[in-house]
Amino acid sequence: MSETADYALFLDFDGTLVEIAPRPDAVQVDPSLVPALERLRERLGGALAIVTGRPVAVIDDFLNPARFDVAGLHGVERRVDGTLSGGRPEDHPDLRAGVERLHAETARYESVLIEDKGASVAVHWRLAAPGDAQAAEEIVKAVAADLGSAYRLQLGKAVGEIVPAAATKGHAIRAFLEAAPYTGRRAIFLGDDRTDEIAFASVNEDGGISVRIGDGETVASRRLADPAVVRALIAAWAEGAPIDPDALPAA
Ligand SMILES: O=P(O)(O)OC[C@H]1O[C@H](O[C@H]2O[C@H](CO)[C@@H](O)[C@H](O)[C@H]2O)[C@H](O)[C@@H](O)[C@@H]1O
Repeated sequence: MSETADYALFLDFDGTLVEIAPRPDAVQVDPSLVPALERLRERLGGALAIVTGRPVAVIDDFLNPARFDVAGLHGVERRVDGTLSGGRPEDHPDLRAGVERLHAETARYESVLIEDKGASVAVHWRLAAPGDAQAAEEIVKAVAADLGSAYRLQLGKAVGEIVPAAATKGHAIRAFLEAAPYTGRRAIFLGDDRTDEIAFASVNEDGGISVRIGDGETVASRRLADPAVVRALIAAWAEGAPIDPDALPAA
Protein backbone atom coordinates (compact mmCIF):
# COMPACT_ATOMS: atom_id res chain seq x y z
CA MET A 1 0.00 0.00 0.00
CA SER A 2 1.42 3.39 -0.89
CA GLU A 3 -1.54 5.77 -0.91
CA THR A 4 -0.28 8.91 0.84
CA ALA A 5 -3.82 9.85 1.95
CA ASP A 6 -3.83 6.76 4.18
CA TYR A 7 -1.09 7.88 6.55
CA ALA A 8 -0.40 10.57 9.15
CA LEU A 9 3.27 10.88 10.12
CA PHE A 10 4.34 11.82 13.67
CA LEU A 11 8.02 12.42 14.36
CA ASP A 12 9.95 12.76 17.59
CA PHE A 13 12.82 15.29 17.42
CA ASP A 14 15.89 14.49 19.62
CA GLY A 15 17.41 11.12 18.78
CA THR A 16 15.02 10.66 15.83
CA LEU A 17 15.40 13.59 13.43
CA VAL A 18 18.70 14.78 14.94
CA GLU A 19 21.54 13.01 16.70
CA ILE A 20 21.83 13.30 20.48
CA ALA A 21 24.27 16.09 21.45
CA PRO A 22 26.13 16.80 24.71
CA ARG A 23 23.76 19.67 25.60
CA PRO A 24 20.19 20.55 24.54
CA ASP A 25 21.38 23.67 22.69
CA ALA A 26 24.19 21.84 20.84
CA VAL A 27 21.93 19.88 18.48
CA GLN A 28 22.83 20.11 14.77
CA VAL A 29 20.06 20.06 12.18
CA ASP A 30 21.08 18.55 8.85
CA PRO A 31 20.50 21.23 6.15
CA SER A 32 18.52 18.81 3.98
CA LEU A 33 16.03 17.95 6.74
CA VAL A 34 13.66 20.93 6.65
CA PRO A 35 13.12 21.00 2.86
CA ALA A 36 12.51 17.23 2.90
CA LEU A 37 10.00 17.52 5.75
CA GLU A 38 8.19 20.31 3.92
CA ARG A 39 7.96 18.26 0.72
CA LEU A 40 6.78 15.19 2.60
CA ARG A 41 4.15 17.21 4.48
CA GLU A 42 2.81 18.39 1.15
CA ARG A 43 2.76 14.83 -0.17
CA LEU A 44 0.81 13.75 2.93
CA GLY A 45 -1.75 16.52 2.48
CA GLY A 46 -0.46 18.30 5.60
CA ALA A 47 -0.68 15.24 7.88
CA LEU A 48 2.81 15.52 9.41
CA ALA A 49 3.59 16.73 12.94
CA ILE A 50 6.55 16.86 15.31
CA VAL A 51 5.81 15.25 18.72
CA THR A 52 8.50 16.22 21.18
CA GLY A 53 9.54 17.02 24.72
CA ARG A 54 10.88 20.36 23.49
CA PRO A 55 8.81 23.55 23.58
CA VAL A 56 7.12 24.43 20.26
CA ALA A 57 9.16 27.67 20.09
CA VAL A 58 12.43 25.74 20.32
CA ILE A 59 11.36 23.41 17.49
CA ASP A 60 10.59 26.52 15.42
CA ASP A 61 14.12 27.81 16.10
CA PHE A 62 15.72 24.51 15.07
CA LEU A 63 13.54 24.02 11.98
CA ASN A 64 13.40 27.67 10.93
CA PRO A 65 11.96 29.03 8.65
CA ALA A 66 9.43 26.18 8.43
CA ARG A 67 6.48 26.07 10.81
CA PHE A 68 5.17 22.58 11.41
CA ASP A 69 2.29 21.28 13.48
CA VAL A 70 3.93 20.42 16.81
CA ALA A 71 3.00 18.77 20.10
CA GLY A 72 5.54 20.21 22.54
CA LEU A 73 6.49 19.44 26.15
CA HIS A 74 5.43 15.79 25.71
CA GLY A 75 1.95 16.96 24.69
CA VAL A 76 1.39 19.79 27.18
CA GLU A 77 1.23 22.28 24.31
CA ARG A 78 0.04 21.73 20.77
CA ARG A 79 0.09 23.85 17.64
CA VAL A 80 -2.20 22.82 14.82
CA ASP A 81 -2.50 24.86 11.63
CA GLY A 82 -0.81 27.82 13.35
CA THR A 83 -2.98 27.85 16.49
CA LEU A 84 -1.15 27.18 19.75
CA SER A 85 -2.84 25.84 22.89
CA GLY A 86 -1.60 24.81 26.35
CA GLY A 87 1.79 25.22 27.95
CA ARG A 88 1.22 28.45 29.91
CA PRO A 89 3.75 28.61 32.80
CA GLU A 90 1.32 30.72 34.87
CA ASP A 91 -1.05 27.74 34.99
CA HIS A 92 1.63 25.81 36.94
CA PRO A 93 2.55 27.74 40.12
CA ASP A 94 3.53 24.57 42.02
CA LEU A 95 5.81 23.48 39.18
CA ARG A 96 7.37 26.96 39.09
CA ALA A 97 8.20 26.59 42.80
CA GLY A 98 9.62 23.15 42.00
CA VAL A 99 11.90 24.68 39.35
CA GLU A 100 13.27 27.12 41.97
CA ARG A 101 13.92 24.18 44.28
CA LEU A 102 15.69 22.25 41.51
CA HIS A 103 17.99 25.23 40.86
CA ALA A 104 18.79 25.54 44.56
CA GLU A 105 19.40 21.83 45.17
CA THR A 106 21.47 21.14 42.03
CA ALA A 107 23.58 24.34 42.17
CA ARG A 108 26.54 22.54 43.70
CA TYR A 109 26.74 20.06 40.79
CA GLU A 110 28.55 22.00 38.08
CA SER A 111 27.70 19.89 35.06
CA VAL A 112 24.07 19.34 35.90
CA LEU A 113 21.84 21.49 33.65
CA ILE A 114 18.33 22.69 34.35
CA GLU A 115 16.30 23.20 31.17
CA ASP A 116 13.36 25.36 32.26
CA LYS A 117 10.61 24.94 29.68
CA GLY A 118 7.93 26.97 31.49
CA ALA A 119 5.21 24.35 31.90
CA SER A 120 7.73 21.53 32.35
CA VAL A 121 11.34 21.22 33.44
CA ALA A 122 14.22 18.90 32.59
CA VAL A 123 17.24 18.10 34.73
CA HIS A 124 20.14 16.93 32.53
CA TRP A 125 23.15 14.96 33.79
CA ARG A 126 24.78 13.82 30.51
CA LEU A 127 27.91 15.89 31.25
CA ALA A 128 28.05 15.16 34.99
CA ALA A 129 30.34 12.74 36.83
CA PRO A 130 28.55 9.50 37.84
CA GLY A 131 28.10 10.56 41.48
CA ASP A 132 26.71 13.96 40.52
CA ALA A 133 24.45 12.34 37.93
CA GLN A 134 23.02 10.05 40.59
CA ALA A 135 22.48 13.00 42.95
CA ALA A 136 20.68 14.94 40.20
CA GLU A 137 18.41 12.00 39.45
CA GLU A 138 17.52 11.65 43.13
CA ILE A 139 16.76 15.38 43.40
CA VAL A 140 14.42 15.46 40.40
CA LYS A 141 12.68 12.30 41.61
CA ALA A 142 12.15 13.86 45.07
CA VAL A 143 10.83 17.15 43.67
CA ALA A 144 8.48 15.28 41.31
CA ALA A 145 7.19 13.13 44.18
CA ASP A 146 6.56 16.19 46.36
CA LEU A 147 4.57 17.85 43.59
CA GLY A 148 1.99 15.06 43.89
CA SER A 149 -0.33 13.50 41.36
CA ALA A 150 -0.78 16.57 39.15
CA TYR A 151 2.73 15.99 37.79
CA ARG A 152 4.70 12.97 36.62
CA LEU A 153 8.37 12.13 36.30
CA GLN A 154 9.51 11.34 32.75
CA LEU A 155 12.93 9.70 32.66
CA GLY A 156 14.85 9.80 29.39
CA LYS A 157 18.38 9.81 28.01
CA ALA A 158 20.52 11.23 30.88
CA VAL A 159 17.54 13.37 31.86
CA GLY A 160 14.68 13.49 34.33
CA GLU A 161 11.74 15.70 33.47
CA ILE A 162 8.72 16.88 35.45
CA VAL A 163 5.64 17.16 33.26
CA PRO A 164 1.93 17.83 33.95
CA ALA A 165 0.53 14.34 34.54
CA ALA A 166 -2.31 14.48 32.04
CA ALA A 167 0.03 15.07 29.09
CA THR A 168 1.61 12.25 27.12
CA LYS A 169 2.73 11.90 23.51
CA GLY A 170 0.08 9.23 23.10
CA HIS A 171 -2.70 11.68 24.01
CA ALA A 172 -1.13 14.27 21.70
CA ILE A 173 -1.16 11.93 18.69
CA ARG A 174 -4.77 10.92 19.39
CA ALA A 175 -5.72 14.62 19.60
CA PHE A 176 -4.13 15.30 16.20
CA LEU A 177 -6.08 12.39 14.73
CA GLU A 178 -9.39 13.95 15.76
CA ALA A 179 -9.20 16.71 13.14
CA ALA A 180 -8.34 17.31 9.48
CA PRO A 181 -6.03 16.60 7.78
CA TYR A 182 -5.10 13.79 10.22
CA THR A 183 -8.49 12.27 10.87
CA GLY A 184 -9.23 8.88 9.31
CA ARG A 185 -5.56 8.18 8.63
CA ARG A 186 -3.30 5.49 10.04
CA ALA A 187 -0.65 6.93 12.37
CA ILE A 188 3.04 6.25 11.83
CA PHE A 189 5.11 7.35 14.84
CA LEU A 190 8.92 7.38 15.01
CA GLY A 191 10.69 7.86 18.35
CA ASP A 192 13.77 6.83 20.28
CA ASP A 193 13.18 7.19 24.01
CA ARG A 194 11.14 6.15 27.02
CA THR A 195 8.62 8.96 26.52
CA ASP A 196 8.01 7.58 23.03
CA GLU A 197 7.21 4.10 24.38
CA ILE A 198 3.99 5.52 25.87
CA ALA A 199 2.95 6.69 22.41
CA PHE A 200 4.07 3.45 20.72
CA ALA A 201 1.61 1.58 22.94
CA SER A 202 -1.35 3.80 22.05
CA VAL A 203 -0.43 3.93 18.35
CA ASN A 204 -0.27 0.10 18.31
CA GLU A 205 -3.64 -0.08 20.09
CA ASP A 206 -5.17 2.19 17.44
CA GLY A 207 -3.81 0.09 14.54
CA GLY A 208 -0.95 2.43 13.64
CA ILE A 209 2.72 1.69 13.05
CA SER A 210 5.31 2.40 15.74
CA VAL A 211 8.99 2.70 14.84
CA ARG A 212 11.74 2.66 17.46
CA ILE A 213 14.95 4.46 16.53
CA GLY A 214 18.11 2.84 17.88
CA ASP A 215 18.65 0.09 20.43
CA GLY A 216 16.69 -0.77 23.53
CA GLU A 217 13.66 -2.75 24.55
CA THR A 218 10.54 -1.53 22.87
CA VAL A 219 6.88 -2.15 22.28
CA ALA A 220 7.27 -0.69 18.80
CA SER A 221 6.70 -3.05 15.89
CA ARG A 222 9.44 -1.63 13.63
CA ARG A 223 12.98 -0.37 14.14
CA LEU A 224 15.45 1.90 12.34
CA ALA A 225 19.09 2.19 13.33
CA ASP A 226 19.61 5.93 13.87
CA PRO A 227 18.58 9.47 12.85
CA ALA A 228 20.65 9.30 9.65
CA VAL A 229 18.53 6.35 8.48
CA VAL A 230 15.38 8.26 9.48
CA ARG A 231 16.47 11.28 7.44
CA ALA A 232 17.21 9.06 4.44
CA LEU A 233 13.72 7.52 4.70
CA ILE A 234 12.10 10.96 4.96
CA ALA A 235 14.09 12.14 1.93
CA ALA A 236 13.02 9.08 -0.09
CA TRP A 237 9.34 9.45 0.87
CA ALA A 238 9.54 13.18 0.13
CA GLU A 239 10.83 12.37 -3.36
CA GLY A 240 7.94 10.03 -4.12
CA ALA A 241 9.09 6.59 -2.96
CA PRO A 242 6.18 4.32 -1.94
CA ILE A 243 5.14 4.92 1.66
CA ASP A 244 4.96 1.41 3.03
CA PRO A 245 5.80 1.48 6.76
CA ASP A 246 4.79 -2.16 7.21
CA ALA A 247 7.85 -3.03 5.10
CA LEU A 248 10.27 -1.40 7.58
CA PRO A 249 12.49 -3.83 9.55
CA ALA A 250 10.79 -5.54 12.49
CA ALA A 251 11.82 -4.32 15.96
O1 LIG B 1 10.85 14.10 22.69
P1 LIG B 1 12.19 14.47 22.16
O2 LIG B 1 12.13 15.36 20.95
O3 LIG B 1 13.06 13.27 21.92
O4 LIG B 1 12.88 15.32 23.32
C1 LIG B 1 13.25 14.66 24.54
C2 LIG B 1 14.21 15.56 25.28
O5 LIG B 1 15.29 15.80 24.39
C3 LIG B 1 16.29 16.73 24.77
O6 LIG B 1 17.20 16.08 25.63
C4 LIG B 1 17.87 15.01 24.99
O7 LIG B 1 18.63 15.55 23.89
C5 LIG B 1 19.69 16.43 24.24
C6 LIG B 1 20.31 16.96 22.94
O8 LIG B 1 20.70 15.89 22.12
C7 LIG B 1 20.71 15.69 25.10
O9 LIG B 1 21.77 16.55 25.47
C8 LIG B 1 19.99 15.14 26.35
O10 LIG B 1 20.90 14.34 27.10
C9 LIG B 1 18.79 14.28 25.95
O11 LIG B 1 18.05 13.87 27.08
C10 LIG B 1 15.72 18.00 25.33
O12 LIG B 1 16.74 18.77 25.90
C11 LIG B 1 14.56 17.79 26.27
O13 LIG B 1 13.95 19.05 26.54
C12 LIG B 1 13.54 16.89 25.62
O14 LIG B 1 12.43 16.67 26.47
